[in-house]
Amino acid sequence: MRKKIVAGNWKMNKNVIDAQQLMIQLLSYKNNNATQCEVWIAPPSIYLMMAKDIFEKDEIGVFSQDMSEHESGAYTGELSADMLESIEATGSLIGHSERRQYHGETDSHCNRKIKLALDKGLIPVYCNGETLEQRKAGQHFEVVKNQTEVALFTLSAEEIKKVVIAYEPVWAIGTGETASPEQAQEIHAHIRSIIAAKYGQEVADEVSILYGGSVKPDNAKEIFSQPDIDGGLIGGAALKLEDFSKIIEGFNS
Ligand SMILES: O=C[C@H](O)COP(=O)(O)O
Repeated sequence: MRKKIVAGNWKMNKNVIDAQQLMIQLLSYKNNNATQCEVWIAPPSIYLMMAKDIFEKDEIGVFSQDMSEHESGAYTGELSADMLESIEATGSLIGHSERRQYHGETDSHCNRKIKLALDKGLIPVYCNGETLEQRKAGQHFEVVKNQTEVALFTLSAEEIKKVVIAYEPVWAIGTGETASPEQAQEIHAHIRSIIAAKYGQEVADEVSILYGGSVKPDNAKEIFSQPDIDGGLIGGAALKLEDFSKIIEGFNS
């Protein structure tokens, strides 16, 4: 059965004291509550080692927000799959829309990163989604199909089962504007059908597909109740335990 996941992307927020405090709060929350989903965080890379120390029994999955498409070498400022493996990180976000927007990342880059991550036993969380202009032009199904095919379709069936996809419509990220549960479900089902057409339904049913874009405590439960939505990639609301824990509890019956 595919995994249910709530993942918090901290983006470029928090100094070391605040980051440590939230990690300790999260550990205590996780130890005192029977969560119905896996809980992951993607803190800034400077705090990854600290996260691994605090979550020493892997209570919470630890992800980088990006990783290099190169194995090693003269790539100043980058983080390799090998480095992530060496600190026993759980995986990496790949292709987040902010990486695409500000750093020119494409699905071909994502494809290379995903392959490197899988080769090192890391879970790639591949992010995709259409812009507002593309949605308004009615191109969202086609855009997401192309993204999925370019980034993932060189993988084997065994490999794609290990990938987590995060559908994040760009117009819903940090804007307070959420895709309705029906709009999100429609695209999630579409992504799953694209995977099924190439790899078969059984493989497609193994792939967890998260929704991201202004998920908050008051809309999480309804979003997570959709059949093809397996959890969320949370930005702003992952920065405070009070909000993040309520989102996690969106999986409680
Ligand atoms: O990675 C997380 C997404 O970009 C969503 O961010 P948000 O929850 O602040 O809209």
